[in-house]
Amino acid sequence: MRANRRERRQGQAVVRGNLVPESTHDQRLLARQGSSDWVHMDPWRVLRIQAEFVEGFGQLAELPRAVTVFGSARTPEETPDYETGRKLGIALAQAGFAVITGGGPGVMEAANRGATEVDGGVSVGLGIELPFEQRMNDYVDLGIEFRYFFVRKTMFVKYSCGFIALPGGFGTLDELFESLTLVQTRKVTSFPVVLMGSEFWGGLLEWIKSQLAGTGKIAPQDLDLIKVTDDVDEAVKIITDSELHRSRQLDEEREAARAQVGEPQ
Ligand SMILES: CC(C)=CCNc1ncnc2c1ncn2[C@@H]1O[C@H](COP(=O)(O)O)[C@@H](O)[C@H]1O
Repeated sequence: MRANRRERRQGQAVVRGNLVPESTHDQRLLARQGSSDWVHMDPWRVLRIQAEFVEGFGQLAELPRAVTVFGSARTPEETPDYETGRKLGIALAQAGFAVITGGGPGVMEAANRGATEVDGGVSVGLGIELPFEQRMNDYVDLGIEFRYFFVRKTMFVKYSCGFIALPGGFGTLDELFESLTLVQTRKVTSFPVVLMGSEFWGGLLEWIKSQLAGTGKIAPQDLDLIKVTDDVDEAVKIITDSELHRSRQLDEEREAARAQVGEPQ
């Protein structure tokens, strides 16, 4: 044991010698003036991240069952993809699903717009802080802005029972492959991933088949995780069928558990 070393307990940590700071956390907290650099430090960021989770969970807890629609932020109005997005928003809302998007322009706006065109439709935008000026599209009824992509992604997954991706760029591909990985690794179950636009997605699907499945980077059955369609109603049906399957599965599991334990007296 080295004698005469200064020691300070800091919550769960102990620091000694040169690592003991000149002031305590409380002193720094209560100091009226001083540098604001700490606002940009990791421990503080953790609290901000936590706050984003709390806010997101709180705002979305009472959302009806929902579907997340991904797609390009750059799709102009009056294009076939925008129209598909809008019709998809309408069909999902008519089927009783809230529509969640990234809250931005393009396909996101189209799907939010469709949802607002249905009586009782619920249109949600989970926006992201970007380095350039960007506002939530006008068709979002419940909007939450996130600083962190990963917190926002958690919300997409936690509060929806399926993803539908329209043609898009890096952002859409990122969200698509993240959701496929979650399904493949069974982090989420009975979670359909639907691609709309067979022409747009065709090349990628061919490559996935020949290169990923063909060289054993994914299992052949992983190909079944992706459903492709050009038809809005079919996209919605894939989601509703999976929901039915999920509730039947839950009923069966509950029934089996009840049979094991016996009915309550
Ligand atoms: C015009 C422009 C670039 C606006 C960006 N504004 C955005 N606002 C909200 N979410 C976004 C935005 N850009 C990308 N994303 C996310 O990434 C996806 C679209 O990215 P991309 O355009 O396919 O790559 C969306 O589903 C969305 O979740």
